[in-house]
Amino acid sequence: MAGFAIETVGLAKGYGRTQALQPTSLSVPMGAVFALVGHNGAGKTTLIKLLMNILQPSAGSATVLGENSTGLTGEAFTRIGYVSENQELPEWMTVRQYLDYLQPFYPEWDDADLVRVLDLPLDRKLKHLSRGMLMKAALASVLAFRPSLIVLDEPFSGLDPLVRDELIEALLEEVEVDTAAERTAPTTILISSHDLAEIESFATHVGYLHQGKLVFAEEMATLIARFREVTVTLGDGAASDAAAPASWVLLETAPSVARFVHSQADTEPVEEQIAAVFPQAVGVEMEPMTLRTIFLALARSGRGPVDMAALEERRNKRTQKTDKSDKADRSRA
Ligand SMILES: Nc1ncnc2c1ncn2[C@@H]1O[C@H](COP(=O)(O)OP(=O)(O)OP(=O)(O)O)[C@@H](O)[C@H]1O
Repeated sequence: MAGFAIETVGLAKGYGRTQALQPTSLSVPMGAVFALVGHNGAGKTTLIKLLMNILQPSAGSATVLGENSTGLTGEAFTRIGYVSENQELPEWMTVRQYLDYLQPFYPEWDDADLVRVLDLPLDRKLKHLSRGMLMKAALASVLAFRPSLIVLDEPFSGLDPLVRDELIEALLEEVEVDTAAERTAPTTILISSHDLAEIESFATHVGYLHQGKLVFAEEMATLIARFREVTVTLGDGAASDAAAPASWVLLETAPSVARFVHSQADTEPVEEQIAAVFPQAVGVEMEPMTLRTIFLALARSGRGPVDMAALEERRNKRTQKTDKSDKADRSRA
């Protein structure tokens, strides 16, 4: 079904002088798995709390499943499953008691498969569960009522890879069941996370928040298609005065090689651009990038914070490579 599960227009939140979320206009399509990423303090939790009517906006508005976020009440939350990292649960209850307590509120409740798939210890009290188990119980408690919208704030932080995979599998099963049953309103997932590798493996859309500003929001496939790491091998001819296109990021040139990140490689004529800027080019290599390396490039190009350790590692690799190719050049000369 066409349409948006979430739409915000100029949605903003300030705390005193801290602008936690700058005016943000965002659309999350129905059926999307939309990942909200960004460093600590970027505004992810603030945005999610505004959408869940836990915080009131300083400006702008949001529509969630067709309702204004500030009007979301109990009835709307039978269609929205929200799990946050620091959620308070009735910890004196066992897992079974907790699920049984929730069931009467939701007509479509069914936890049998989830309890099995997530291997939940039904007789254990919530207060005796490990962090991973608690997260699994919280996830089961929202998946069981088949919500139209699932909102997860940092569900993976501090979990071991095995538990993460189980959580993702349970989530994806929810989306796949929907696709198979061709529900008119498929489940939409909004998830905030720091874990770029994990997010890349299953999100359909990604939104990048940096210091309260939404830098971009787009389909994962488009983002991955438009970024390429380009290496141009340079021959002996004369250099050109042509300026590099604006879509080239982090251009570095050495006598025998030039490197840059192309941010529009799927739509611009890359080879023609290279021929204009580097008429002495004798070879071009274009490598796809991971979500992590794309973010690193954006950070280094001044559009976000810099991950110094990773930067150093890349610099070292580059220096080694350049040294090798310079040596090869010298031995050929
Ligand atoms: N209650 C509050 N009072 C004042 N400032 C706040 C409050 N809550 C959040 N902030 C500030 O708003 C900004 C955004 O915080 P937020 O928790 O939304 O970021 P985040 O992206 O979720 O971070 P993290 O990844 O660390 O959870 C930060 O600068 C934070 O210090």
